[in-house]
Amino acid sequence: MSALPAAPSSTSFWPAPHTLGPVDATVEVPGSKSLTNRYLVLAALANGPSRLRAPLHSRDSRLMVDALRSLGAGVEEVDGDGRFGPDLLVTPIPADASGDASVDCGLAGTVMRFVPPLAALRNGRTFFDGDPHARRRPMGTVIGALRRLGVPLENDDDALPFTVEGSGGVAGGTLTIDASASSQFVSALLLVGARFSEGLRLEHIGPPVPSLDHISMTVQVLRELGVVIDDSVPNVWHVQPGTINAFDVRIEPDLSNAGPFLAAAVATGGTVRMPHWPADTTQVGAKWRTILPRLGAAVELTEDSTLVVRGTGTITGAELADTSELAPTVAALCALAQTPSLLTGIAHLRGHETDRLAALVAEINRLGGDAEETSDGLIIRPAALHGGPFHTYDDHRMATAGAILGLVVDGVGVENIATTGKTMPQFPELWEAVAATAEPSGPR
Ligand SMILES: O=C(O)C1=C[C@@H](OP(=O)(O)O)[C@@H](O)[C@H](O)C1
Ligand SMILES: C=C(OP(=O)(O)O)C(=O)O
Repeated sequence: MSALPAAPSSTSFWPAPHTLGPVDATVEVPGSKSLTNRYLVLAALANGPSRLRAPLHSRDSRLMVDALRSLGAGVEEVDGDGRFGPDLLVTPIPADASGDASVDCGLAGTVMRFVPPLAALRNGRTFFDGDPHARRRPMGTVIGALRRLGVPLENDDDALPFTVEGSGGVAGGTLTIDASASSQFVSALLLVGARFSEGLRLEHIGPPVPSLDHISMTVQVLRELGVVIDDSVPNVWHVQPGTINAFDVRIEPDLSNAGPFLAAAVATGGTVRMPHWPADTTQVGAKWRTILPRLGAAVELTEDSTLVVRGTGTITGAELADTSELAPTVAALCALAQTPSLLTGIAHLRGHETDRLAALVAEINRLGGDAEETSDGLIIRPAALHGGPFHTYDDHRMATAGAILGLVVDGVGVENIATTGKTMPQFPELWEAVAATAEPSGPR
């Protein structure tokens, strides 16, 4: 899992807006992908209809909605007060759901990892496939786990495509897995564990599990819905069998997708305000409050829950561990920094939408940068950047990283900006609006 795809799927390049001065903007971003797709799964398993307010509407959430519909859940759009689309009313998968089904996972890790265990609870065969690169993302742990739980599965090579042969229920019990390639392997099993007749005692054995914040999110959401889960022993999760309560929940804004906008303040020495910032959240994007000051910015959470980021005009490099899905945004800022940076604990990014470590090195260096892969991350040294094409490999976070560089480097063309539709279809228009607030003259 290291080579970049030979030929990018699109050759259209978006001229990244370039600013000559500091931005000064207030930005709202759509709902969290990770929360939306967790609540969708849990609504499909709950004991009655549920409502998601201000959910994400993007390719990944649409793929999840379509997957749950094909398994028998009802998902209806209803008017709500969210700025970015309707609310969702979900009726759970009926207990007697049966028949053959087919699920398109696209490139969504949450769909390809979270939905197969749900399919195992139904009576029928469910076929899973996805985008070409989805077939290269790690899947073996979920496939192996289902097999060891007694669920027959047609598959040759521990990857998409595969067929889950559900027989109407899973006993559960004790299971050991290696989740070092993705935290989603743990989340996938925890999300359904309460619906196994014996519950689930899940243990991870192997190199450290990455993206631990996402597992904390899973545990917190399950507890909110009445599931009893013990995570007091590191690497062990014990889910009691029981009911998942129906709910009515408001989805927090996506703090990972907030990142590029906050980075715009840092990159241009400007100010970005983000309202409705949750003070208490399990989203990994909570870490922006500590990461951005390490890179030289001033960050403040106001009493009215607005996160205000002020760039100083100087970006300092930093050593940062476990930045998970924030890493491409962090790497873009490090490429603009005046001192070197070391990013660690992100080896598993090689199995993300693309091999992100290879992609970041290739594209930063293509613009004249000085980035290098390590065994578990990146070293990025100061270098004068120039314009040019920025390939994105169908990876939304590569696209937003290219946009950040283009703000301060003239002539950056970001390939296939529409790939941001995976989690934020509004990205190009929101980004252009932020860039337009920059003062057109004056030194940065
Ligand atoms: O559970 C989730 O919602 C996610 C978990 C993380 O996956 P990995 O553990 O594979 O990094 C993260 O990177 C991904 O964007 C979303
Ligand atoms: C890794 C990511 O996505 P996925 O949910 O497809 O794993 C991501 O959004 O950065």
